[in-house]
Amino acid sequence: MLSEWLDQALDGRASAPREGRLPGGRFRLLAPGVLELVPDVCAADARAGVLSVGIHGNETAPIELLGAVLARLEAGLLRLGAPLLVMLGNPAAIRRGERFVTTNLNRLFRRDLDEAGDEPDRARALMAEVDAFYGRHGSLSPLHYDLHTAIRDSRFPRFVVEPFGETPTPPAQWRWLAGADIQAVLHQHRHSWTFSHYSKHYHGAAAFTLELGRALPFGANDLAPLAPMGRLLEALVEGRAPAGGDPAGMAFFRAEHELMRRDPDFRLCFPDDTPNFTEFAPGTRLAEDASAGAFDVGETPLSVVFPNADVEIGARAALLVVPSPPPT
Ligand SMILES: O=C(O)CCC(=O)N[C@@H](CCC(=O)O)C(=O)O
Ligand SMILES: [Zn+2]
Repeated sequence: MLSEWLDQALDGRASAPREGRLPGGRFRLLAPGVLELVPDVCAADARAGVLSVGIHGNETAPIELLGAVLARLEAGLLRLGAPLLVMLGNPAAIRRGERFVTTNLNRLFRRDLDEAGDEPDRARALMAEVDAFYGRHGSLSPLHYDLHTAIRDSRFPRFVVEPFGETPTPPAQWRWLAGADIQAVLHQHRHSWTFSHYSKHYHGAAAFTLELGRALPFGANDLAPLAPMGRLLEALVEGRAPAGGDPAGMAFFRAEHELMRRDPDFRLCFPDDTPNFTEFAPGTRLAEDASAGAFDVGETPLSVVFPNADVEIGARAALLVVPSPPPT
């Protein structure tokens, strides 16, 4: 039943039951690709957790990982102990195996969004579901893991982006993420209007964008390196504290600058296959843009994350980051 939910959301069928029982609770299908799991009783460490996957349609490993966790719950190998909102971000893009259909959904999560179109409509629907979910479970700490994979290789294949926001991240999160074999953390330096930023900015949630390896088609993913992350998701389902790790084992960075594409002729001055977190020395030319001019590294070396010269005009073409002290 639950496992049917993913297939149903992807092929547009409406045949799967809209609600039903699960070990320890029940599920409710709230909207296409939006499922709430409601426990009979909350366990001691329950959070009100939002788990989103497929915000970018070509990022399939998190969909497979979450599908496996739901299958274990349905099979009785796990017992529901916390409310969870499970969201399949952009079903139309997932069906096409593309990052997005018309525009990048992960830049649209703001309450004053007034654009028209399929992705803006989807962003509004997802925001409304998140608002209602946190409202229903206001006595529990809000949490949001938005699971992605990256276009390029990375010096740290598994890393998280901590969105900018007023609410400090609870220290336990660093232990949880280290225990899930996350290798690096990147603190955003300004509002980014991503889905994880939405939950942090408007709801004070502990929220992250998690990058879990490289973006590959369904069936081509090696889920073995994601087993510790799978165990963290299972702990969230059961409402228990997961096995923690030592945050000192993770590398910490903060964003220093965003390279924006201002012109159709924008180009990055390094090879397309440059891995995330590659460091460039002072004086290196990183980008040329007919409108904004060239960007050269200043006195401090900068590492590049998410380089993509092919983004829409006005969008971020790379994050430039520097090492930062671990949180205290
Ligand atoms: O590999 C890439 O270039 C993109 C991977 C990706 O989709 N990353 C997210 C990060 C969101 C954030 O900054 O929190 C995105 O670009 O939306
Ligand atoms: Zn993504």
